[in-house]
Amino acid sequence: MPERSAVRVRGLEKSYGEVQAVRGIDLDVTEREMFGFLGPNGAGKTTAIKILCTIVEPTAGSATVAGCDVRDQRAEVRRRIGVVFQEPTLDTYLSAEQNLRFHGELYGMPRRLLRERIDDVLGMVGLADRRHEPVLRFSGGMKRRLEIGRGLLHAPEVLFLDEPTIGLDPQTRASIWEYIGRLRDSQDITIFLTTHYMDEAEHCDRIAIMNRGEIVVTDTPDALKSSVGADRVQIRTEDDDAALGLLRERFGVEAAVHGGMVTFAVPEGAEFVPRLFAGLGLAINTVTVTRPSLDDVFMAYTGRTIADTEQAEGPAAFARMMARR
Ligand SMILES: Nc1ncnc2c1ncn2[C@@H]1O[C@H](COP(=O)(O)OP(=O)(O)OP(=O)(O)O)[C@@H](O)[C@H]1O
Repeated sequence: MPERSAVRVRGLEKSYGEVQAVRGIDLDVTEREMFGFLGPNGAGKTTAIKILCTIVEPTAGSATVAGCDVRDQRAEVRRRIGVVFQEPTLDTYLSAEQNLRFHGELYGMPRRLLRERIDDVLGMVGLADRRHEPVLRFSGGMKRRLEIGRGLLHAPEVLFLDEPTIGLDPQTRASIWEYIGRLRDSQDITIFLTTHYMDEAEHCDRIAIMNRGEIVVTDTPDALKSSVGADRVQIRTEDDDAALGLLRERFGVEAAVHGGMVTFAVPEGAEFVPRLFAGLGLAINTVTVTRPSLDDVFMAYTGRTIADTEQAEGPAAFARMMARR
């Protein structure tokens, strides 16, 4: 059966007066995919997501979510999506369960189904034993988990998560990602998220890199990293001088000694290593393979790192990038 688009976007634009927040983006997200927008603050990620969630009207272009048009079928879109925004929206004086019940009633969920779903969802986000406690006693991570659970309550087809771990400490961020991972394994759901954390983008099946309202490139994290060039391989052998000659002769690879290690670049380092062991004809004592990071990818496509862009540091970053490559 052909895969259906969970999200389909064509020529989408949004301006706020003079500010062009989204400048004509195209996008297809397939069902059950975990898709991410990666980009610095102000890139237009939240605006694009808000259009898909029918909260903001686009200035131009079209989009469908779960097969429904975001302009003409707003109620249908809303029934089919779950949303977790950056700003917390829980009622902290209510208990976890009351927050969920309130949300379910807003969605007009039948009572018995709602009771079942509340139990499911609290179990899913690991808060079953805290269900009667007021949310104001929860940690930041627990609140976020509850918000994610609330987004899942009405069994949406597409779950939007806008910066799901913003403001959380590294340990809590890791635990939130564990929940998101479990969720995508256990539920029939498409997850569409935004992040400006490189390591979080790595969890996605595919990412679109956004910069200044545009999508600069879309692909899997691995393909994007491969597209910026070669992996760096470093080996230490019983005879490094001989290794340089053998690498050239047997593999056509130009290597040099850096920091006491024979260093060279090849497109697929991890796949090259077994061939190297089999064919070099010298004992290899240690080997390390370093892949390009998503930060390298962002830099390659925009000329700056995400951090540089956020600090509007300008040409200095570009010069650094050129020096590092
Ligand atoms: N309601 C609004 N009114 C005017 N300008 C806005 C509004 N919302 C967003 N913008 C502007 O649109 C641009 C894109 O903002 P947006 O929030 O979509 O970016 P973002 O990539 O999601 O960043 P962040 O992660 O900080 O939310 C920014 O220049 C922002 O100032």
